[in-house]
Amino acid sequence: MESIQNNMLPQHLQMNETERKLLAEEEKKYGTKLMEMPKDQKYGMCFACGEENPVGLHLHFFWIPNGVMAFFTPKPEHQSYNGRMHGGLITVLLDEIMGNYLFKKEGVPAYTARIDLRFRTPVQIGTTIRCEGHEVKRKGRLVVMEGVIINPDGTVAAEATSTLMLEK
Ligand SMILES: CCCCCCCC(=O)SCCNC(=O)CCNC(=O)[C@H](O)C(C)(C)COP(=O)(O)OP(=O)(O)OC[C@H]1O[C@@H](n2cnc3c(N)ncnc32)[C@H](O)[C@@H]1OP(=O)(O)O
Repeated sequence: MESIQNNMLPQHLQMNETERKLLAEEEKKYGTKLMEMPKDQKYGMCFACGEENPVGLHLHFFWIPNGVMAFFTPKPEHQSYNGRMHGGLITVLLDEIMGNYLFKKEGVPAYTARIDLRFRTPVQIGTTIRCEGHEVKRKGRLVVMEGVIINPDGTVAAEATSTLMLEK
């Protein structure tokens, strides 16, 4: 279940150099090494995080204080209008960062029941964006989460609030 080190992974599953550099900067900011969330082989075909999905996004998630963080660098095949990342895929990033966080934190799948999202500024293909998520509140098995995507210049690309239902 535990992820293996980035440089031990096949090339297509590795974080790129920019993502590793940005992760190191975040670790410096937090003053600690950020632990990667383990991958669950049972969900290896997950479009966002699965290592077995040939067309997946192959995201890596890191625990941050009270939340989760990931980096993503959209490729040409992830665009909508010229040079701009597809909004549906931005939604995938936000849905996943909130859902996967809860799944790993609680140890049971968390199903997105609702997601409200605002696209604020475009994400350019080839730039590395930072995605973060944290829990806002919960009532029983219903959990409200917030997620945000930040462009390299610090502007908010998109933000979302979602309601997820934890499996019984
Ligand atoms: C490693 C992989 C990580 C993946 C992370 C990504 C997460 C995902 O994308 S999951 C996939 C997408 N989401 C789905 O497929 C979910 C589809 N929907 C469902 O399965 C169901 O509707 C589910 C599980 C959310 C809720 O079903 P169920 O348990 O029957 O609850 P339900 O009877 O509808 O609701 C119970 C109560 O919960 C509350 N509730 C349910 N949905 C909501 C909501 N969206 N907002 C607020 N309250 C809600 C209400 O109080 C409701 O009571 P009432 O019906 O009286 O209003």
